[in-house]
Amino acid sequence: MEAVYVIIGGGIAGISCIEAISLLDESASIILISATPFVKAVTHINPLTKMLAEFSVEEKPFDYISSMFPSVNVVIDSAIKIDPVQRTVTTSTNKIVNYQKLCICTGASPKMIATDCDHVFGIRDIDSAKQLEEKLKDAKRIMVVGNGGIATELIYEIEGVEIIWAIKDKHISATFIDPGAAEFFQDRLVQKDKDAAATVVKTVKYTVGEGEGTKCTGAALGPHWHDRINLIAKNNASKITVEYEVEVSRVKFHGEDGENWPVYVELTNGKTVGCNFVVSATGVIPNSETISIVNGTFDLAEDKGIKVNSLMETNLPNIYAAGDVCSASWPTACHWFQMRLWTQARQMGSYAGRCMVESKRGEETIVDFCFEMFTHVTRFFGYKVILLGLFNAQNLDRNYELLLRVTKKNEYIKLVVSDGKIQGAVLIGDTDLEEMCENLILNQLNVSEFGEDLLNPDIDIEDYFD
Ligand SMILES: Cc1cc2nc3c(=O)[nH]c(=O)nc-3n(C[C@H](O)[C@H](O)[C@H](O)COP(=O)(O)OP(=O)(O)OC[C@H]3O[C@@H](n4cnc5c(N)ncnc54)[C@H](O)[C@@H]3O)c2cc1C
Ligand SMILES: NC(=O)C1=CN([C@@H]2O[C@H](COP(=O)(O)OP(=O)(O)OC[C@H]3O[C@@H](n4cnc5c(N)ncnc54)[C@H](OP(=O)(O)O)[C@@H]3O)[C@@H](O)[C@H]2O)C=CC1
Repeated sequence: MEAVYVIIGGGIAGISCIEAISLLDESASIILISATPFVKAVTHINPLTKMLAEFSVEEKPFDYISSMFPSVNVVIDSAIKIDPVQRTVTTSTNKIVNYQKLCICTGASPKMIATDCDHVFGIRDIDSAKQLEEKLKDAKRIMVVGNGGIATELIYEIEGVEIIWAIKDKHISATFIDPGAAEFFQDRLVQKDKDAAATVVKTVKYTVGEGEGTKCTGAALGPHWHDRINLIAKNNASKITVEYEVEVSRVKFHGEDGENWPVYVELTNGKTVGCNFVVSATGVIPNSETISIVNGTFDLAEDKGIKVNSLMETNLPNIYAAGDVCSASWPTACHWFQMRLWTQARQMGSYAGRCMVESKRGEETIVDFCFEMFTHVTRFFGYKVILLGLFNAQNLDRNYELLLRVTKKNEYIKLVVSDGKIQGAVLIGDTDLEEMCENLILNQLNVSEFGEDLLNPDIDIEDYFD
């Protein structure tokens, strides 16, 4: 088999790459090698600003992609070997696929605190989400380890069990938010108040295809993944205890509490907690070493991602990478940095597709505007959360000040200001400030003259910047 463009992986990065290639070169032959018969498609795009968009992710059967783009052939199989000299990919059933340009979009896998225990698991795809649903049915007490996206969502969504939340930091959800925002969310930790939250936030529905039951690791879940599984147990009163500034030192099967929990977790603060199971929500490891390479090796970053330059090229000729599997290794714009998010998987996939086509045509590629500034929109504790630029003052040392506006239970707004210019923003709730903040970060206008009026709700500051 052969094609001009071959893509490995049918997650958001892979499908966005195919869409971009198909739009730029309608007749180009494309082969998608997908380990699962379902692929991810981005739908219902709702632009919030020039750079920020909400969208849905739908799980579609693989033939959807060939029906949308007739020049795409899908091979349902796992790629196991790449030969960059022969320009071939070999699959697990020994199919050999020749390429001119190859893009690796194989995603990432959960990084686990323990790999040899059935009672400790991570969440990545719909199968692992179903496993959580199943185990929750009989659970009385569970532990969630980690302080990022998955932990923050689970703590809010799971009910009817006791949850011990073990985090390394002094405040909750530290991967995304600062201590002030954590304080704002603290009420929701005790009183979930989901009905009130529902009125505050507009939601975009995430749908999961019926019938997915393959043994292969599927694409990563995305926003609203928990809407399709039941996370409400009825075995215990809902209770959340946060163990701050701890790590797991040991997982074992016996405790001294006289009870008979399936698993016991020893924490670095000296406590041992017995529970039904542990969710290891401790980040991801890129799937960069799951395919063997003959006649070459990939340069990997410290986080194990395949290093890519500003054209999404790896160090091996004609091989690109995009999404969770890659690590951006170019001198990035000062307001952008990589986080393994579906927004970035989509942006990187689309851009890699453009880079591949332009390289094939011998055209020059201009780096995509989306890499000028970090943007992310999500939902935590029932609130819309928008993160822009250096939202946590990343790389600013202590050389910055914060402008804050907080209305309890309603909104939390934080602007990061350095040298009189806005460098980043956290917007929680329906603030309608995203456009103004985005413009100010991109334009780097000096806002010193406005001082705290920048966040004065009685002054329509946007008029000044139009
Ligand atoms: C529970 C959960 C919730 C999340 N929520 C959010 C959120 O709210 N917002 C957000 O921005 N991000 C979120 N993310 C992160 C986001 O889902 C990922 O960053 C994004 O989906 C990565 O896309 P990808 O295409 O790079 O990888 P993936 O979606 O992992 O796709 C990789 C694909 O490659 C296939 N594959 C792997 N190896 C091979 C092989 N050898 N041969 C063939 N195929 C192969 C896999 O089967 C898979 O289909 C969440 C992640 C999880 C796990
Ligand atoms: N709404 C959203 O935007 C969501 C996004 N996601 C994305 O999905 C992916 C997986 O989510 P998740 O697993 O939550 O990953 P995240 O990277 O979001 O968070 C991982 C967390 O685990 C901590 N951690 C790492 N190792 C350990 C350890 N050994 N013991 C205790 N804590 C540890 C990290 O701390 P430290 O950083 O200090 O190492 C960090 O707080 C991520 O790419 C995430 O961005 C997931 C769900 C929702």
